[in-house]
Amino acid sequence: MHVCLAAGMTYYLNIYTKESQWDVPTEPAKPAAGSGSGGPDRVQCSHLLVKHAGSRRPSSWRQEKITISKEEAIETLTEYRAEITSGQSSFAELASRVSDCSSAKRGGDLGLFGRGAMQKPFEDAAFALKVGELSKIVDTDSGVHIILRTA
Ligand SMILES: N=C(N)NCCC[C@H](NC(=O)[C@@H]1CCC/C1=C\[C@H](COP(=O)(O)O)NC(=O)[C@@H](N)Cc1ccccc1)C(N)=O
Repeated sequence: MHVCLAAGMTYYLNIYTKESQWDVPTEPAKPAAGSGSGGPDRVQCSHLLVKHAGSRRPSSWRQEKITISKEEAIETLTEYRAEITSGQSSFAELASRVSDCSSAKRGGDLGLFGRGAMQKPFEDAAFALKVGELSKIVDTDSGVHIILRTA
């Protein structure tokens, strides 16, 4: 609340709702729920990561030294994505078998995270998903990913 003066009278302005009042406010003003740019504060996602020779850490629990090209990684991930969308494999089952991230042990689950935790391309893709939606292929310094938003 801001205190304002008008012709010697004091009134109070709620800086969020822009409402003014003569009476002293009974509680602090707070932003309206879901205000700001909208969208969730945190999401829960699973991902399937395919690393390649250009990954920032070309190694994983699956393979000591990863040498495939980025193009090959994209081709492989495209096939994996089709396996999931066709219903041939479940996301968690496939990620647990083939993802180059340690989250493979949890079916790719990364848990809940807010903005600022993940690399920007990953974050932007994850926060644009609806619950239950599968992303297109997302490119980060870690490799190429598909992301499933679970909550
Ligand atoms: N929950 C968090 N905040 N954990 C820290 C995330 C750090 C973040 N990671 C990424 O952005 C990418 C996208 C998802 C996974 C990931 C990368 C790597 C694999 O790539 P590499 O680092 O070898 O290049 N996996 C991880 O980090 C794992 N700890 C994720 C994880 C695993 C198990 C449980 C929870 C989270 C970053 N800012 O680098």
